[in-house]
Amino acid sequence: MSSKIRIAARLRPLLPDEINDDAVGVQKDDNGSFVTVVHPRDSSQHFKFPFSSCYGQNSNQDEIYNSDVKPLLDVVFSGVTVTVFAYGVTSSGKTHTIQGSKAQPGIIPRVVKDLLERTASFPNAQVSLSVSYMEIYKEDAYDLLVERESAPKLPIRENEAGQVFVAHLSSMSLSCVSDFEKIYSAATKRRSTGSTNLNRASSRSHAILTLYVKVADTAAGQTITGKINLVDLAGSENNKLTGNDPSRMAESSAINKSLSVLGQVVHALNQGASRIPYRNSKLTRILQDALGGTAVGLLICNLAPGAKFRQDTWNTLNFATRTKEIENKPVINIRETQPLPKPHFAALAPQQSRLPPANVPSSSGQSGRPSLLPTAGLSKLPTAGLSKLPGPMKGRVSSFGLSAAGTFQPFPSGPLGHDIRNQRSYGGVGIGLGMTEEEIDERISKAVELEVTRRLEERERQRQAEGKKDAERQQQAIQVQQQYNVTAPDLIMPEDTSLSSHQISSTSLPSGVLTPLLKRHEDLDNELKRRLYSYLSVENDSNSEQSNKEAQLADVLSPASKKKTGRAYVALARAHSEKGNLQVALDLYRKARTYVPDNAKLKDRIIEIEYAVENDVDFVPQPKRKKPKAKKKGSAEGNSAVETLTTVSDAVDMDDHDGDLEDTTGMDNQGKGNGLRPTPFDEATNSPQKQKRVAKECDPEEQETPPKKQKKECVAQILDGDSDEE
Ligand SMILES: Nc1ncnc2c1ncn2[C@@H]1O[C@H](COP(=O)(O)OP(=O)(O)OP(=O)(O)O)[C@@H](O)[C@H]1O
Repeated sequence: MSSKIRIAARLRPLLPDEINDDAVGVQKDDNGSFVTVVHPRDSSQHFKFPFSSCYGQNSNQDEIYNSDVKPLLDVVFSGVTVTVFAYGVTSSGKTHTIQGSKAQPGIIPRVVKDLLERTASFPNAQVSLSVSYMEIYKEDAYDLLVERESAPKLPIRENEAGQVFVAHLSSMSLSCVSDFEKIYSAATKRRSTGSTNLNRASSRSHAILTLYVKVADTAAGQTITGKINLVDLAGSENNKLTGNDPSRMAESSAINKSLSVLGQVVHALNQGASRIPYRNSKLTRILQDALGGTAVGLLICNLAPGAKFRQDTWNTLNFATRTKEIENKPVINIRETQPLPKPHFAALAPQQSRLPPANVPSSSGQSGRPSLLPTAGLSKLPTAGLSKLPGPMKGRVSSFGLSAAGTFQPFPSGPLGHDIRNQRSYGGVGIGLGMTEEEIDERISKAVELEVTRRLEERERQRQAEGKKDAERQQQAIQVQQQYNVTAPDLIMPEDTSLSSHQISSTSLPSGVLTPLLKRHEDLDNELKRRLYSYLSVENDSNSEQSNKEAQLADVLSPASKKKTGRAYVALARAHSEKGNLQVALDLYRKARTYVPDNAKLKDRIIEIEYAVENDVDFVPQPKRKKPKAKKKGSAEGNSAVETLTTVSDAVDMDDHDGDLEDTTGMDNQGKGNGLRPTPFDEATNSPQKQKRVAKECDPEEQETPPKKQKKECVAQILDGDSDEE
């Protein structure tokens, strides 16, 4: 059975000093509820974002809890992991929703209260509840249940079944609400918060509170373990709005990076990519299971009202729209134990504790603590532990998938599960049924042996494939050197390109785009060549993986190189959008944005194309202006400067003649007038800035220096397609 991530959007009320401009709203019609974002230049037009539930400014904590969260508690008690995320820009109300205040308690205290109440309603089973709480601060995980001073960075590990867990994360058992309140209030104080211009108590970390429910039904001989992760993400931040100081900036950069990886993960999942970049941030690594894994997910999009946050709102809503397409495959965590022989029950009871729990953490502080993710019981349970147990206690452990019809599929999906299934069918009996201890041990060892052999063989296959790839890479290097006349030191091959030489030559770049750039302008710096090459060679590779590489590279480039690289990507993007390859153009614009994140024109362009792609509507790029013809041979030089500038400013969405790249801050900074087709978020095109720039372009004194001009001409030629190739 698959389960899509459910989305709830919540618009917070205005805070004191905020202006009510109705830029963002929540409405309902016959088809359901949706969020509206007013078109910035035409208030009669709205963009609509429908979600399963949308809460307006007057909604309260009760409503969102009762309609969206409470029903998930049944799922937890059935042994499935549930993850609830609060996502949104800083100050949009995430902490208010997840945590709340004394007067308006949020989701966490309500879930605890209800889980505790329910534990009392199982007369025939022992039910226990425990909690763990951690934060991810600047890309490191810390336990919030222990004093800050004695809270080391927690390692993130993966067990043999590929399940990720935070090692050494402590947990505490809960028996009443007041227990929890004490624990939680102390832990919350340990969380990293700080004051910014937008939020007096801004969360500087992602916080994950997990509640584990264990229902041990001894009569039925099974233990069900469910859990719910309640995640208060730190908000994405625009440092210009938050007024962050250097220490806040470092936090902000970690926050923005992990959120960007979250976006890449969602994007990769939607694209059906073969590799999902979970490992690129701790957040996505820890929450891997909630994103395309075996958990049931609810994403609460918190929105801040007003035009001031319009860009962030737009980004959040687009993220949510993409997230709602993600499908998880929930798994029930159930551990079967043989019914205990009645006469020996009392004698056996203490020994039962020797059996490690399937995935409920202990508070003993030992390593190998449970994952935040559901555990496929068998692989988690050490076989050594099993064989030490006395016969009647030897557990049969399995992780059962839920079929579409709601019936159990009694085999784990992992490789070990596969072996066990074979064992079962081979013998015609279930493991443990009518078998001696030795037989069980033997079968388990056999399964483990088979698994080890399988893994060794797989490793060998991977090694061979790697070797083949290396050879192909070298071949590519030679071909590219020959094709583009680039000398070896200029060309640094991306390490992990997996393209074959065939793919290199059949790449979908517009014909002649790259060749003249590399052939004719060898003065282009190496970095630009490398980036362009990198684009060429990994165009078909996972976008998200590539974006992360981009982000890492952008971090180390000089501002000038960033601009250049960004500009080159924009040129390619533009070429693709003109050819109608909107998705490719969008990816390229996004890459460009990695290098010039503050460029408002670029952001707008991305929004426009995203809108066109997602709504399957046409995107018509502004036609390029015609180059004025050179009047006389003799005066060609004088004219070419103007000619180049008009073409480049028309073709390249983000130019830097008048500082577009430095001083843009999203929505508030428009009308830079670079000759583009107006975006939905542009101001009037006749802005003073535009007039100033036109004047500048026409003033020969203001013309650019020859090398700069030369590079721009190069880009212009690329876009005009007047290359030797065509
Ligand atoms: N639904 C709401 N009703 C009343 N006040 C709200 C609501 N949502 C948010 N607020 C208030 O808005 C302010 C910002 O909210 P909150 O701290 O929850 O934002 P956040 O998204 O968690 O921010 P950050 O990412 O910076 O931590 C707080 O003062 C909070 O009390």
